[in-house]
Amino acid sequence: MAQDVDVVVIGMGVGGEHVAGRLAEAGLEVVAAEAELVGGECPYWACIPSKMMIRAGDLLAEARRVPGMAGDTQVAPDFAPVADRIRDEATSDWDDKIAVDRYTGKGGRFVRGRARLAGPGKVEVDGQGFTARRGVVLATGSRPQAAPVPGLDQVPYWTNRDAISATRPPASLLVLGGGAVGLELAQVFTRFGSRVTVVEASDRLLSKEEPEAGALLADVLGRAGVTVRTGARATEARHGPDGFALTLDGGETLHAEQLLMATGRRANLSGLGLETVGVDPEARTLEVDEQLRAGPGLWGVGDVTGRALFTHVAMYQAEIAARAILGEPGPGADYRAVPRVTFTDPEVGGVGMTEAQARESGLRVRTGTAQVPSSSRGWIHKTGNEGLIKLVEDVDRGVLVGATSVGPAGGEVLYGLQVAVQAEVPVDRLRHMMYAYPTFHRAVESALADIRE
Ligand SMILES: Cc1cc2nc3c(=O)[nH]c(=O)nc-3n(C[C@H](O)[C@H](O)[C@H](O)COP(=O)(O)OP(=O)(O)OC[C@H]3O[C@@H](n4cnc5c(N)ncnc54)[C@H](O)[C@@H]3O)c2cc1C
Ligand SMILES: NC(=O)c1ccc[n+]([C@@H]2O[C@H](COP(=O)([O-])OP(=O)(O)OC[C@H]3O[C@@H](n4cnc5c(N)ncnc54)[C@H](O)[C@@H]3O)[C@@H](O)[C@H]2O)c1
Repeated sequence: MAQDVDVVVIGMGVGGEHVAGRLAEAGLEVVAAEAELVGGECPYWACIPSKMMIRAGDLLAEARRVPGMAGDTQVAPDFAPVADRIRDEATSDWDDKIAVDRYTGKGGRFVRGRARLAGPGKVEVDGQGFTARRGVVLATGSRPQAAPVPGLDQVPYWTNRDAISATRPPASLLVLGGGAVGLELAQVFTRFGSRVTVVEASDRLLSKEEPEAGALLADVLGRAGVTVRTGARATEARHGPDGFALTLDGGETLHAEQLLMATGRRANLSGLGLETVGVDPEARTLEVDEQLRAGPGLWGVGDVTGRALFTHVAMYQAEIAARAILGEPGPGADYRAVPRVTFTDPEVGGVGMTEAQARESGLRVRTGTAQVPSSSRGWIHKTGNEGLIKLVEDVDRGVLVGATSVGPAGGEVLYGLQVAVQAEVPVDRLRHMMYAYPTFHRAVESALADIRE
């Protein structure tokens, strides 16, 4: 017999965990179901361990920059401390006891298992039935989307999960996809000694960001020894005793010990019983309104909504959904200033629209750019100073609608630009304020001065 509760949360990644915890703390009777690990992708196979790898790779790169600047160094990379740190500190050997306890400590009830909708307000988890009085929250996240390359489904390629749990760098690595996953990991493994080739189908890296950012990164990675193949389509994938072989449309075949699939992600919606609640079971993403409602008594948060696949977006949406379920007033979701940071070196930060997106949306646009190496701080920094600021202005309103910040602290510099876009600070006012000398963010002042048609 089904048990009556207030809310059932399906999927306990960062999005689900936030809604479930918040509602349980508010005194609701919450059941949360998770098929794998509470915390989801971010703490076990994504944000946190990848940034631990990046921290280690950045240390190696900085040490290699010492000659000519501060003495001499000999760098002997060792991946073992990185793998150990991910196993012991980040993931507790991929055990979620701490996360489960954190949630149940807030008063929620936890069920391990794969959940399925069985009608409005009804959820089944491995034979247990629940009826939710207030609603059901879908927070089932996303999974890697394999590229449609013949032969790929027959070969044991790596996804982000394999790359993150690797205990040694492969001698050579083919990375399919030059987006955030592909480039962050390509740079890390290069710094630990792997010979890396990135194969990207579009004509540039980081195709969601400004072209200048992708071009700069292609240059930096190329100088570090990464082979970057943009505008390249793989036509066949094979695997044998010598490793992987990937044939490109020009007929060339690339070989490597490992192949990392980094061609995007797909929302986890199949097998969820969406048809029982009137939602198209074939949908690629879950459509939600600004209060994250997907239907009567049904909410969706995080990657499953397909809005922007970031932890901060999942948590932002989760807070709004929790408020809506509790009947608390508050603004709906606003995606005008979604910040994005790719944690390569240099970091690539972006917020709002790119120039192309702004023009496509019909705005009259002006842009301004500044090169970080030409700024005082960039010049002082010298080695490793690659970067740029690019601003996109809506001329009619005199406000920024998008900005890019590439540089040694590109993700941190982005914050001021995000405030400017979100709060619609007039460009004229941004021009007449002070920028601390000699910071990296002072290049924003030069980019503002450069704004023109
Ligand atoms: C390599 C990598 C690095 C990244 N780095 C960053 C970063 O630095 N910063 C950033 O903001 N974002 C980053 N991201 C993106 C970030 O990881 C995701 O946006 C975030 O994890 C989404 O959270 P979520 O709760 O929506 O989904 P998920 O984390 O995917 O969690 C969904 C959960 O639902 C469970 N589930 C699915 N179906 C069911 C079911 N039927 N029943 C029960 N449970 C179910 C899954 O097991 C999973 O645990 C990165 C992603 C990758 C792949
Ligand atoms: N630092 C971060 O915040 C961070 C880091 C990693 C991932 N993420 C999130 O995870 C999501 C998934 O990352 P991702 O890098 O897998 O996806 P992505 O969509 O960012 O990039 C995928 C890339 O693969 C390319 N591609 C697609 N099909 C291809 C093919 N057949 N051959 C070659 N290239 C192909 C695309 O053109 C694109 O450039 C991102 O959208 C991002 O939101 C965030």
